[in-house]
Amino acid sequence: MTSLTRLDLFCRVVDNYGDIGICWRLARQLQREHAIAVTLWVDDLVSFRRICSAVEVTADTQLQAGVTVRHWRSMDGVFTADDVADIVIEFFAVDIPPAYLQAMRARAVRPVWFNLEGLTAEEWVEGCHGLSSTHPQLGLIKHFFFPGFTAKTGGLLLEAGLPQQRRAFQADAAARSAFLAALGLTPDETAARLVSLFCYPHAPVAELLAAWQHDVTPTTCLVPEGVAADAVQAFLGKAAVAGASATHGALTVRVLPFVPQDDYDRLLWACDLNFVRGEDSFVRAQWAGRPFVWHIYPQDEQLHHKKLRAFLQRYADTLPALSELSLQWNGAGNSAASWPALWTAYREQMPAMQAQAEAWQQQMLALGDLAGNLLRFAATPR
Ligand SMILES: Cc1cn([C@H]2C[C@H](O)[C@@H](COP(=O)(O)OP(=O)(O)O[C@H]3O[C@@H](C)[C@H](O)[C@@H](O)[C@H]3O)O2)c(=O)[nH]c1=O
Repeated sequence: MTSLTRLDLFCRVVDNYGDIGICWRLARQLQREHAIAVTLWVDDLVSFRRICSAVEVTADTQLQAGVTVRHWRSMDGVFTADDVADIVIEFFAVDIPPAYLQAMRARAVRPVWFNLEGLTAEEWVEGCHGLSSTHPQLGLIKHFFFPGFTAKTGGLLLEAGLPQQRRAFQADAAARSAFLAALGLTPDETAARLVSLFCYPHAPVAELLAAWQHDVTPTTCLVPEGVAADAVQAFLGKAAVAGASATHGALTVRVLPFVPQDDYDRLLWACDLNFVRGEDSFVRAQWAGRPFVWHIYPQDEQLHHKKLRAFLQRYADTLPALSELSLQWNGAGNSAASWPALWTAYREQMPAMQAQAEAWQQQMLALGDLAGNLLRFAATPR
């Protein structure tokens, strides 16, 4: 598309897997679909390996899926103008090494420099997306790029062909069964209402499991190892390690290993309902075209409750049972309803949830994809 052929992406893992999850997804897509030579600088290879098992945790430099991965060990380092890429992205406002910044300045043609921000449905992002600021000492210009849910934002990460792959998988009962069998599910577990559960430790998981246990319909709940460990262990009556499962009443809980990112997509596609969290799994659930419930990453001063409400306003305006359950799930509700009542109300609206999942996906597709939008922005003369 342009003469912008090299890109450096700087990622710090603050906690969990979302930081590296998003950067890894973006890096692969830029390389695969846009033939950009991407270097991903990441400070935590152990977390990276959890979502990409081929990662060598001791390597300074390695090639993974066509992306050069550099272990970002410190803020020191020696960089020349030739080391600097055409596009430089700092993810979530990380500070990049001072010597790299100096090298950016020394470059004959300055790189296009982005701060890639976190996803929020709040309205203010529309006014901030694409704004720039000038580095006070170095005179370098940095652009603020916001993912989002409207045409005035950068859109969502989405790989080419994903909606088609998703539809083909969901239309292929044999592929679904084979995928689930490979994860250890029995045919009975596969035939039940299938739910994936990915959340932070403070979610009221025990209450939700109890509601499913006493439900009229059999449910199989799939939980990645290490997630909601206390509630899952209490339900299982044994260690919540991958492969463990137990059935009480109408509910079977099965612990899954953490799977590679592409398999996690298939898991979301295979389930009837997905509980997701943070940013990346939240977006993947939207591309799965299935009902989902979001556990938002907690922030100081309950800032996350504001963000949750902003999203629910856009997504669940006509789905009160989803709003109510979501607010309670996130500790933001004031409903007097019990968990069985919240669940029953939700369950009764499942057809409407399913219709909204599809309609929302069409709405999001119209925004283009974040990687393409970012490259177009970078290539626009200004
Ligand atoms: C459960 C599972 C997830 N994953 C991937 C999907 C995602 O890329 C990643 C999980 O990332 P998330 O869904 O974003 O949730 P998360 O909670 O792991 O990540 C984050 O949330 C952000 C908002 C914060 O900024 C981060 O600091 C971080 O906490 O792990 C797998 O690859 N396999 C799995 O089995």
